[in-house]
Amino acid sequence: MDTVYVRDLKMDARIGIYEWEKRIRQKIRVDLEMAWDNRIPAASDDIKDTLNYKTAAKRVIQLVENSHYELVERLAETIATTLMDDLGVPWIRVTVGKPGAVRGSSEVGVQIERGKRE
Ligand SMILES: Nc1nc2c(c(=O)[nH]1)N=C([C@H](O)[C@@H](O)CO)CN2
Repeated sequence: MDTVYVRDLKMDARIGIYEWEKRIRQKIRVDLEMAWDNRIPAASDDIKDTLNYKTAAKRVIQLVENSHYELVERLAETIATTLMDDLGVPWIRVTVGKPGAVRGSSEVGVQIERGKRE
C-alpha cells in the first residue's frame, strides 16, 4: 500500500496533566502517515480519488482547537480514530510531539499505529 503524509503540522494546543497546562496553549507537532492506494488517483488525475492531505490536516487542526487533552496518548488516539472513521483510512501512523516539554530534550511524545496496512 502507498502512503499519503502530513509532516510537521504545528499547532498551539491545550494539552497536559498539570493545572498550569490547562490554562495555556503549548506548541505541539503532528506527523501523519496514512495508507492509500495512490494508483487510482494517479490514473484518474482526480482529487476525488485521493486521500486529500489538506482535508486530513484540517480535521486534525479542528480536533486540537476544540478540546483539552491531558495526555498526548489521548490526542494521538483521537486523531487516528477520527481519520480512519471519517476519511476511510485503513492504516495510520500518528506522531504527537511536545517540543520544549522536557528541559534538555528537543521533543517528547508518542507514536502509534492503528489499522491494517495491506
Ligand atoms: N507518556 C506521557 N508522559 C507525560 C505526558 C503525556 O502526555 N504522556 N505529559 C506530561 C506533562 O503534561 C508534561 O508534558 C508537562 O511538562 C508528563 N509526562
